[in-house]
Amino acid sequence: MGEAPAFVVDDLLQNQDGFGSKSKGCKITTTIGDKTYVIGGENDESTLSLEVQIFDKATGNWATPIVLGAKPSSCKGLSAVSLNDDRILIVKKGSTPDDCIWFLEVDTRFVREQKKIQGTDVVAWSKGARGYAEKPVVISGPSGVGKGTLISMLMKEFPSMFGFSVSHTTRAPRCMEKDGVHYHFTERSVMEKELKDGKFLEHALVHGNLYGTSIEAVEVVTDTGKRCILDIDVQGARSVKASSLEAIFIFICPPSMEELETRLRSRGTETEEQILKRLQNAKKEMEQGQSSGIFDHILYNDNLDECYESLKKLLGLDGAAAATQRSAPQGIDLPADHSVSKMDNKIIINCGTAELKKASKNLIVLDVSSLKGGAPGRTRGLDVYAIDSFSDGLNGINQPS
Ligand SMILES: Nc1ncnc2c1ncn2[C@@H]1O[C@H](COP(=O)(O)OP(=O)(O)OP(=O)(O)O)[C@@H](O)[C@H]1O
Ligand SMILES: Nc1nc2c(ncn2[C@@H]2O[C@H](COP(=O)(O)O)[C@@H](O)[C@H]2O)c(=O)[nH]1
Repeated sequence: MGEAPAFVVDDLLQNQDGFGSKSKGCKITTTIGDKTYVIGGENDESTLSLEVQIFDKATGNWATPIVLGAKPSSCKGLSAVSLNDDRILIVKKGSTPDDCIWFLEVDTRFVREQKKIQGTDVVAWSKGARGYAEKPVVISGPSGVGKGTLISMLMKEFPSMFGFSVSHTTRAPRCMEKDGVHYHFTERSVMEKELKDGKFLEHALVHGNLYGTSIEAVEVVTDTGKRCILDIDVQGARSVKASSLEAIFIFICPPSMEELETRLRSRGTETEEQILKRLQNAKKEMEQGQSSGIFDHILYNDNLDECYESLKKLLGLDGAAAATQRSAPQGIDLPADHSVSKMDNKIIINCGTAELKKASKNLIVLDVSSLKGGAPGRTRGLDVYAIDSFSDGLNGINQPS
């Protein structure tokens, strides 16, 4: 049980607005059921990130929950609106366009699962992002089959379309490999701590080393508007399949085990012992890849160019669409001074200054009816448009301009 913060609960509960929220400086409270969530820093921007405490009206106790996900940095002020009683939408005042909308999940599926695992109160942060992302592509297959070669070809031909999810690994770098480009090379103890902190989407022990995809590795690619490619083993693919990340799963097979061995040996990056271990593991991976039901597509990498053409075809890259340039989704430009209200699935941000009130399009509407994803990654699918409350009236809220 934690101590009551200086921001006294009675005061909070008496002064809540119609959305169950009340703010004071950089702190805001939102009540859902019996629980009041106190979110924010002590004073303005003096703290590094927004903290969370929970007051349970039924027991009269304060709790400091386990907070998962990257936390939003502190800010000048906050607004909050509860959505579906399972998450709280937070609008940060005076923040940059890519950092102003956050979600604190308090009872989503992910949070409920984590509460069971941790046996205590858990909440999870997820940053809001405009628009949708194309499904990430998970590519698996035995070591030496040519995954990396195919991915390099794709990234070279379509640099603005694809981005690589840079995994973490505890294995030593090969001579041409660069930290942060091919992998984030890391100490086992450091990676184990980060795993415990919930920073990874998936991880597995592969050929004797730890490998893992951090949540950030996928989200930073998607934030740029690119489609994320993951090169991970079958165990990792299984974990991603069970996660909230909707992806396309592709398994690459060699033409034969003999050819696989030839490729691994001719690559010349592994010791004899490692080659034997990788070949041994390849048998298991081939079985699982072909019969586990994880994979949407199986490709045979016999002739490299033919396999690459098949890969492009199944990713829809064999026609005019392939030429489409992607651009990063825009952020949301909010004035520092605003108030927030809610109407059905729409959050109305009233750009409150007298000057802005006079300007056209003085209301910003966040449509939250089609949100996707969420903790431990971003919450995507925010639709944002501006309307003029004077000429469009509230009817304009239902008609994006
Ligand atoms: N179709 C092919 N025919 C012949 N050689 C190939 C073919 N595809 C890839 N190779 C070669 O096989 C070797 C292994 O390929 P690559 O490194 O891409 O495998 P990988 O699946 O990424 O392996 P790992 O999982 O160990 O990272 C490389 O030397 C590559 O040039
Ligand atoms: N489960 C995960 N597997 C991963 C990840 N990154 C790479 N891998 C797989 O490991 C083997 C070996 O890779 P190598 O670079 O040492 O040859 C290969 O099958 C990769 O697909 C990861 O983040 N998670």
